[in-house]
Order: sequence, then C-alpha cells, then structure tokens
Amino acid sequence: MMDASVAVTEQENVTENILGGKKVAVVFVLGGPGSGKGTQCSNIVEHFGFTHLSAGELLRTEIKSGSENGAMIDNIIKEGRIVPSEITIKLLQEAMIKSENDKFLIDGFPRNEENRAAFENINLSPDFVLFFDCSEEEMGRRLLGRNQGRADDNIETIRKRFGVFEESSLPVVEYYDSKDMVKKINAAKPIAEVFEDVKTVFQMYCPKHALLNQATQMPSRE
Ligand SMILES: Nc1ncnc2c1ncn2[C@@H]1O[C@H](COP(=O)(O)OP(=O)(O)O)[C@@H](O)[C@H]1O
Ligand SMILES: Nc1ccn([C@H]2C[C@H](O)[C@@H](COP(=O)(O)OP(=O)(O)O)O2)c(=O)n1
Repeated sequence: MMDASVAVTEQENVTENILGGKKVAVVFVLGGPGSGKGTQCSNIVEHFGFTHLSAGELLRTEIKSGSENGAMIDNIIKEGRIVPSEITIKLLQEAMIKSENDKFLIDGFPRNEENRAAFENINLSPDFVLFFDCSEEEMGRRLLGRNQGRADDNIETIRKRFGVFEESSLPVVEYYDSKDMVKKINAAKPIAEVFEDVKTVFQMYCPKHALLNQATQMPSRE
C-alpha cells in the first residue's frame, strides 16, 4: 500500500500543474530586456530538453497572424507596455497543450502582478524562477546591437521598457524571492560563462513531478 505522506503529496499534485491532461513542469525565466533570456533559453533547450516559450515571441506571432487582437498588441508593445494577461496566458496555455513535451521554460512572463495572478488562477505554479541580473547600461548596449528589426528596440521604447521592468517586473521577482524560489544569475558576463552558471542550476534540478513519480516507485520502509 502507498505510504500516507506520499498519497497526500500525490493528491496535492493532482490539483496543481495539470494542463491538457498532463503534468507539466514550469520554470520562469525573468530578467530585464536584453539580459540574455532568449539566448540562454536556447542553450537550456539544447542541453536539458525543455521547450522554450517566449511570451514576447508568442505575442509577436499573434500580431503577424493578423488576429483581431493583433493591432492592439502591436500598439502596446511599441509603447513598451504590457499586454493584458488574458491574451498572453491563452497563448502560453495553447502552446503548452499543443506541445508533446512536459517541461517548459516560460521566458518573459510573468512581467507584472497581473500576469502572476493570472497564472496562479489557472492552477499552475513554477518549480523555480531563473533570474538574469544585468545593469541597464549593458542591457541597453545589447538591445541596440540586437539588430533583429524589432519595432521596440529603439532608444525611446527601450527607456520605457526599462521603466516598466523596474516598476512592475522586479516586484514579481521579489515576490518569488520571498518564497525562496529565485535562482539569480549574474548575466553581465560573456554568454558561455553565464551558461556555466545556468548549467549548475539545471544539473541540480529535477522537476517536482519526476521526484514524485520516483517517490511513489520507491519501496515503502516499514
Ligand atoms: N552574456 C551576453 N553578453 C553579450 N551579449 C549577449 C549576452 N547574452 C545575450 N547577448 C546578446 O544581447 C542581445 C539580447 O539578448 P537576448 O537573449 O535577445 O535578450 P532578452 O531575451 O533577455 O531580451 C542579443 O543580441 C544577444 O546575442
Ligand atoms: N508577459 C509579457 C511578455 C512580453 N510582453 C510584451 C511587452 C514587452 O516589452 C515585449 C517584448 O518582450 P520580450 O520578452 O520578447 O523581449 P525583451 O525581454 O523586452 O527584450 O512583449 C508582454 O506584454 N507581456
């Protein structure tokens, strides 16, 4: 028979992080604009088998698709503001359900308190938060050199994005930090060095639900 404490954990997990009939593991990847979130996510995907979901990229795809919300999203992004959570959450949910994977890096989300609460409301929670710490001066240099033709990578919008990051996104990082869920990475170093630190975090990480499955398979100690 199953150990009672394991049974309770199993039950808790049933109400948590179930999406489209599967248990999912989520890691939030946060950091200022240009801190290197996307760059490091590509490395994590390659080495640790996650699926990378960039909230910003999903929104840009939505604009290009010509959907009814496209023009509104486009205006918000050009002004450096944050799109209403219901739109972003829907795109993230759809992408996770469609994917065959069960491990997701959610990059650039939650960016404000409203984003964070909306995610909680769909009964999902991150295993931890990876936070890329970098000075505005360095992030600004990187954004201006990014050269991907993004409408928001201009001085005026970059300034606004930094303001929103400081006012709305940092408090979200602080919220998770108060719960001891943040792994802070010095993102000012060269790409390969940053990834060494990221690797250390992921080498020690085992998704909560994988741990749970292991626990249920262990012979009980009588
Ligand atoms: N550690 C780093 N050192 C120097 N340049 C970097 C570093 N990480 C990323 N970059 C470059 O900075 C720009 C922004 O990186 P990106 O990963 O797109 O950031 P974010 O997703 O956080 O906005 C890109 O041109 C990228 O190649
Ligand atoms: N959760 C999110 C994530 C991004 N956005 C919008 C607003 C952001 O300025 C843009 C670009 O975000 P993205 O994460 O792609 O890029 P930066 O980190 O700003 O370089 O997308 C949003 O409204 N809500």
